[in-house]
Amino acid sequence: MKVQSNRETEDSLNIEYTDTVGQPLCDDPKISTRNVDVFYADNQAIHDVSLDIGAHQVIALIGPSGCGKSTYLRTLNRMNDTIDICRVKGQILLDGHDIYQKKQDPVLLRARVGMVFQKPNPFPKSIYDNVAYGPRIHGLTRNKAELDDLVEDSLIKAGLFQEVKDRLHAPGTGLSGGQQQRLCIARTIAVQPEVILMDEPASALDPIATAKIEELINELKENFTIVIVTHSMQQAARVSQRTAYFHMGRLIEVGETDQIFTNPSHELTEKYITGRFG
Ligand SMILES: Nc1ncnc2c1ncn2[C@@H]1O[C@H](COP(=O)(O)OP(=O)(O)OP(=O)(O)O)[C@@H](O)[C@H]1O
Repeated sequence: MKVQSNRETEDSLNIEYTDTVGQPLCDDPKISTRNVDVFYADNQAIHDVSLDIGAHQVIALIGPSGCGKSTYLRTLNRMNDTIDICRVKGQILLDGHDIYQKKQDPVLLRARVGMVFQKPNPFPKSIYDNVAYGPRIHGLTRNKAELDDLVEDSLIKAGLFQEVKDRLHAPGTGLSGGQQQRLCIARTIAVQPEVILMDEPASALDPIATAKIEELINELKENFTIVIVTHSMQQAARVSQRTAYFHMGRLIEVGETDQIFTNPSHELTEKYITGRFG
């Protein structure tokens, strides 16, 4: 498939933007996006992005504030559908199937492609009910014993079970910020997604809670494909295998994380990672 070319001058830095450099495509894509444009009314926030998300990998999306990382992330499970003025063009395939086709139910899509947000947002329910919520809605278990097992297993995978096993019926909102975020990850995992989208999942957390989330991301990639938006380059370097650098709505460079941080090919990437803007 053709990856289209764009040519224009990036005014503020006087650097020419050409095609995405690096390796935007991969051999074993879980999600393939091609020529994606996103508009908020007349304002184009994403320009012609073509990128593959490899299966069982963590890919980090980085770039200056407002460059479109969250907007692009939200195209992957149609979260942008909830914004009236937002329009998405181009092709987004999950396991080769177009997620924007009419017959695709967005609720079922979001069970396959789950999302964890910047601020932990547990429901005002018990720890148990937070995790059981999705499986109940989607009818994933046949009885209470199966649901109990699924809740326990999800809390174990989210690295939270030991801390909450004696108070499963206490409110989720009573946990610390880091615990609440792991509860939200458990809630996402409970519906057995294939992909987890994380939009700055640790930005509201202290360094210890952040380290736990990063450890968890490393473990989760065995079973899930993960796309993470982060403002922290250290975090991107610690958790991801691939990194994609966005600038003013365009995908500038994609590559192995080590290469992006030690030997970027594009001048814009280099300027960002050396802290000259952002
Ligand atoms: N709901 C919205 N309505 C209108 N415009 C929006 C909306 N969300 C984002 N935008 C615009 O789209 C562009 C990209 O924003 P986006 O939040 O995707 O960038 P970002 O790289 O994730 O930024 P940040 O790092 O600050 O979170 C910005 O110009 C922003 O103002």
